[in-house]
Amino acid sequence: MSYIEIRKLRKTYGGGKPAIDGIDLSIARGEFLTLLGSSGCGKTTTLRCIAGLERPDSGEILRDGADITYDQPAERDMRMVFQDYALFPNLTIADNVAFALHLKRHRHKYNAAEIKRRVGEYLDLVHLADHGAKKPHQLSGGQKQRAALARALITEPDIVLFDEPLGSLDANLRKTMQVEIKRIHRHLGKTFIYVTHDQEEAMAMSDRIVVMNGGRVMQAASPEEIYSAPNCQFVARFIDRANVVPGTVLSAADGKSEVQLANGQTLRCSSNGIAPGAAVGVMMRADRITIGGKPTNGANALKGVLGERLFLGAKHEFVVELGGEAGEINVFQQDVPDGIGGEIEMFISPDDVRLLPE
Ligand SMILES: Nc1ncnc2c1ncn2[C@@H]1O[C@H](COP(=O)(O)OP(=O)(O)OP(=O)(O)O)[C@@H](O)[C@H]1O
Repeated sequence: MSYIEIRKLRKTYGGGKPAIDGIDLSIARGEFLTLLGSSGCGKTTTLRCIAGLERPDSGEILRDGADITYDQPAERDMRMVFQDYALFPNLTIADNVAFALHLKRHRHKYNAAEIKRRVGEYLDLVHLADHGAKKPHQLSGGQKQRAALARALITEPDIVLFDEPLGSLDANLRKTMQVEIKRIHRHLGKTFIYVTHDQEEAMAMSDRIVVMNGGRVMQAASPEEIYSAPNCQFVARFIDRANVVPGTVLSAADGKSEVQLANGQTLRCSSNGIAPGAAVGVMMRADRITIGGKPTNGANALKGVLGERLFLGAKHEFVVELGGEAGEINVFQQDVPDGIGGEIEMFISPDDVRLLPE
C-alpha cells in the first residue's frame, strides 16, 4: 500500500467542464512527485484537494489507508508553499518562520528557548541565518521563497506541497532554488508534492512526474521514462518538443517493426506492440539524430533538406525538412554540418525510434 492513494478524484467549479476528471495516483512515502502540465490542466486543483483547501465532488484520498478526503487542512500534517510567499509583511523573517509554532495545535510542544533554537536551525537550512531580524520587504525574491520554505518546514510536516513556488523568480535564481529544494528534500526525507508547468524544472527535480492534460493523468513515471518512453503523442510533444512524424507500420515480428514515414522513407524500430497497418506517430528525439558523419552499426539512414540553424550555446538546433506529409523535424547537434539548404543524410538507431499510437 502506498502512502497517499488518490482514487477517481473529480472536481467541477460551477457548472463548467471538470477541472479534474478522475485522477488516480499513488504516492510513496518520501517521494518527490511533480504534477506537470500547461495552464488550466488541473494541477493546482489536485494539489488543493490533497491539502484539503478544496472539496472534491467525488473520489477519495487515502493516507496510510485512512480516508482523509474531507478532513480539515489543519488535521492533515501537510504544509503548502505558494508562489507569492504569503509572508506576513509586518513580522521579521524569524517571526514569520516561528509563526506556526505559536499556533494552538503546536504551542504546547515548544518553550521560548526551543522555538529560538528551531528557528535558527531552519533559517540555517535555507541559508538565511543572517537575515532573521529583517522584514520581508528587505529580502530578494529568492530569499523570501527560502523564508517561506523554512516556515513550511519548521513544524516538520510529513508532506510538503508546492504550488509553482519558483514562478516569479528569474531563470538563474530558479536553477539555484531547484538545487536547494532538492537538497532539502534529500536532507529531510519528507514527501514533497510539487506543481509546475515547467518541464525542465520537473525533469531536474522529481523522482516521478505526473503529466496532466485536461483534468486527467496522461502518464506517471520517472523523468527518464517520461523522456525516452512517453506513452502517447501528447507526452512526447510536451516533454522537450519531441519530433513526432506521421507514419504507418509496415511489419511487426519478434518485437521489431518497420515503419513508413508519411514521405515514403522507412525506418526500423521496436514494435511497441503495435500491429502492421496501424497509423502511428513516429517519435525521434532531436538529440538522438545525427546529421552526417559515419553511421553506427545498424543505424537507420534518413534523408532531408537542412533548413534553419539556431545557436543555443552548448549546441545548435537544426530544422530539417523531411518532405511531403512528414513535415519538419528538429535536430540538436554541437557541430555545424555542411550544406544548409541542401539535401543531407541523418542517422538514428532503431532503439531511438518509438512508435506511439494515434
Ligand atoms: N476557483 C475556481 N473557480 C472556477 N474555476 C476554477 C477555479 N479554480 C480553477 N478553475 C478552473 O479549473 C481548471 C483547472 O484549474 P487549475 O488551477 O487546477 O489548473 P492548473 O493546471 O493549476 O493551471 P495554472 O497553472 O494556470 O494554475 C481551469 O479551467 C480553471 O479555470
